[in-house]
Amino acid sequence: MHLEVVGLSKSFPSRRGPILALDGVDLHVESGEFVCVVGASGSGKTTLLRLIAGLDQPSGGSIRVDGEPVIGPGADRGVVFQSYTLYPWMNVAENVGFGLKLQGVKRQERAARVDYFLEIVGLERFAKALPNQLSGGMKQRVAIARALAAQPKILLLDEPFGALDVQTKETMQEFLLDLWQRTRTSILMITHDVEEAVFLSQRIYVLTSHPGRVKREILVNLPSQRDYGLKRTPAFQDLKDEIMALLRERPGIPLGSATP
Ligand SMILES: Nc1ncnc2c1ncn2[C@@H]1O[C@H](COP(=O)(O)OP(=O)(O)OP(=O)(O)O)[C@@H](O)[C@H]1O
Repeated sequence: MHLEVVGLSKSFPSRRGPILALDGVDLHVESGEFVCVVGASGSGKTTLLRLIAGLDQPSGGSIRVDGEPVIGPGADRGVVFQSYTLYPWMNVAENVGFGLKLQGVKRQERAARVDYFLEIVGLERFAKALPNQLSGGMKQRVAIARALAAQPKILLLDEPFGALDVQTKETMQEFLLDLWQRTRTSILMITHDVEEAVFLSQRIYVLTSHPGRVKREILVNLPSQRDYGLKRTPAFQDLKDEIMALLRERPGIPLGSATP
């Protein structure tokens, strides 16, 4: 799998003229990589993910998965958003299998894949439960199982834990890391949470705001064995501080200089 985004731009019309949300963004994700994009509010993170998911059309530039141009949504990209997008009237197993049904996957194969991916996310005992019987973290695990069940080449995550309380969020981060280590699915995750990005990913793109541009690409050179002890190490804190400083900087105003 190779995701390549080149010179990606997106502007939205508005009464006061076009709003440039993304301006010439270049990024790539290699097979089995976990990559995060961090940026402040308004840096175009959601716009970027929607373009890669094929839910919106770029104003310029290109997006390719294994050399094939992205022209709309496709089974090669699995998407999970912040808000739970489960069908409330379907049980967990039906939610996970729904996309497969649309893809024409036969009943037996569908049932096998649903069981497999529910086990991967640790929810096999909840196959018959309805979404409103689940906690927020469990709903997101169902959404991840549903995305994985279609066997995408890459998983696209847009602030998947943004709506969860701090404790659940930490549990879910460990869950996602464990899932990635077991499955080695390629992941591109959007987040405004710098600590989350440093904890989870191997590479980070830091975006500027208004318009969103790649300000820096950072290699996360931390031990591959990640647990909560890591967050207290100086190396982790230094990297987090470096990225926070980049996010605070405004164009043309170096950090520390007097601001008007
Ligand atoms: N459909 C739209 N119509 C008009 N403007 C839009 C639209 N979607 C996004 N924008 C504008 O594009 C810019 C980037 O928005 P986007 O939601 O992608 O940023 P974000 O980094 O995801 O922000 P947040 O972290 O607050 O969700 C903003 O200025 C926003 O107002």
